[in-house]
Amino acid sequence: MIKPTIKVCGLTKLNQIQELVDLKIDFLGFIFYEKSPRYVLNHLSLEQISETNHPGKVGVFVNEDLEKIVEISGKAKLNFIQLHGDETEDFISELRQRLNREIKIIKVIRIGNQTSDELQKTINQQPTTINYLLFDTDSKAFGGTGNAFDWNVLNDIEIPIPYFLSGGISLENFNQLTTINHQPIALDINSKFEIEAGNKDLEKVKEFISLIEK
Ligand SMILES: O=C(O)c1ccccc1NCC(=O)[C@H](O)[C@H](O)COP(=O)(O)O
Repeated sequence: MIKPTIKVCGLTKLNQIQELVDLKIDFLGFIFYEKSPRYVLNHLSLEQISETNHPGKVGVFVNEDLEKIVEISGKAKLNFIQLHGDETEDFISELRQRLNREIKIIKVIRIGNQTSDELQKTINQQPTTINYLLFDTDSKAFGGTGNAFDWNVLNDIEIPIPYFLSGGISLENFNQLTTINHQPIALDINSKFEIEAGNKDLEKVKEFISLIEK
């Protein structure tokens, strides 16, 4: 398995963010979705996020107003926008035009009980302006459920661009990732590495890093 990068998502604490920066975690995920128990603006200001000096700051949005995404991305100095809802092709194209050119777009595809043909169709319909896909488990909460989907479905489809894998990744199921033919460029970890929502268990994160580096 080629060594993937790591995204730790759902950060809310400055001291933990600093420790993750020191650990050279590749992506730091901040959730800008009010209904999430990890809604970052309940804990940190946009200024505090902007002062975090890291090239992989990802803002996670769910069916958010376009102007608000543009405003937050500027004020928080985000490097990536993760669209985790049902954003349309037109919305994404307009967002691309409005965002700073340096900011990359990650489009999430939530995997539920679609057939592989349906999934392929969804992937093929994505605008060419997106930079990455991210596969997560479908749920009413949109994300952060700790549930993994059947990763074998990824072997039945063609994934045209680099992708992040998420949804219930844990220390326990990490070894099953080897069954995926087209490997993700990044593993997105979240609720399986928490003491409570938004409060990360950094010892577990360190263990995960050492597993990946083996
Ligand atoms: O984490 C959340 O609370 C969340 C809520 C709504 C939309 C997205 C959310 N998280 C985004 C992520 O990228 C998570 O890392 C991803 O859903 C996987 O989470 P988990 O299944 O807990 O590992």
